[in-house]
Amino acid sequence: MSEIEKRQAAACALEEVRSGMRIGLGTGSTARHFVDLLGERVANGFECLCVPTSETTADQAAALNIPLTDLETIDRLDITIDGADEIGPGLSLIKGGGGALLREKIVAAASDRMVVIADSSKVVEALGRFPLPVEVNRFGLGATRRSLELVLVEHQAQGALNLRLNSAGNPFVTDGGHLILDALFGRISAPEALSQALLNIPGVVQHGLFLGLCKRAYVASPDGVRTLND
Ligand SMILES: O=C[C@H](O)[C@H](O)[C@H](O)COP(=O)(O)O
Repeated sequence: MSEIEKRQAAACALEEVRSGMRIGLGTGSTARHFVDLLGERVANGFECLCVPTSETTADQAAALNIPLTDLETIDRLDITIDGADEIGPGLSLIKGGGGALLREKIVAAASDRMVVIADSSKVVEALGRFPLPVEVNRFGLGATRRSLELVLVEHQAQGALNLRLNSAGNPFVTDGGHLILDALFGRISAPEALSQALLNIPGVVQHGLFLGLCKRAYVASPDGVRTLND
């Protein structure tokens, strides 16, 4: 997972943005490169208005003088550029390794087009090797966890359900003030059904399966950048 490859993918995505566009800014180490490159353009007079998908990205973009707004002030975006933890068939995705999945999904869904940037290690034949992040309300954690465990059994999960911890060993808290349970499936054979089953649990705020949202992915490898289209 070289930083050079991530930057190359980010540079390809930068070619998609035009002056005057409203742009969703993703979160993570790959999206960070895109924000850096956009910042260079803004410093040279490029005009855009951006919505960040996390406090971390907001801080980075603000430091680069990228004009920011939110989805209360505007309700649609032209494009969102974001990273992914896995890219599966039909550009289905797992996201949320950095805990930003809720805002990322809201921003992607409010965008005319979502473009993913990644290195080739993220491309998989079937989603599920990366633990699926499930953002849950703190209230009722035990009950929500129990319901989630039943869904894991129904969907033949090969691994466990783990409360995400931060580096200090305390529960990781998202920008929205929620917790994350990471569910290791191994192989997700029915993503749509799994998505619905997860969303049917009252304590689930959102999950990291992004289905039908991504239109294009720029995937970088030592051989160059491949374009995958939906
Ligand atoms: O919550 C984090 C996001 O979904 C990231 O876009 C995802 O985890 C990929 O991050 P990275 O580019 O650092 O691998």
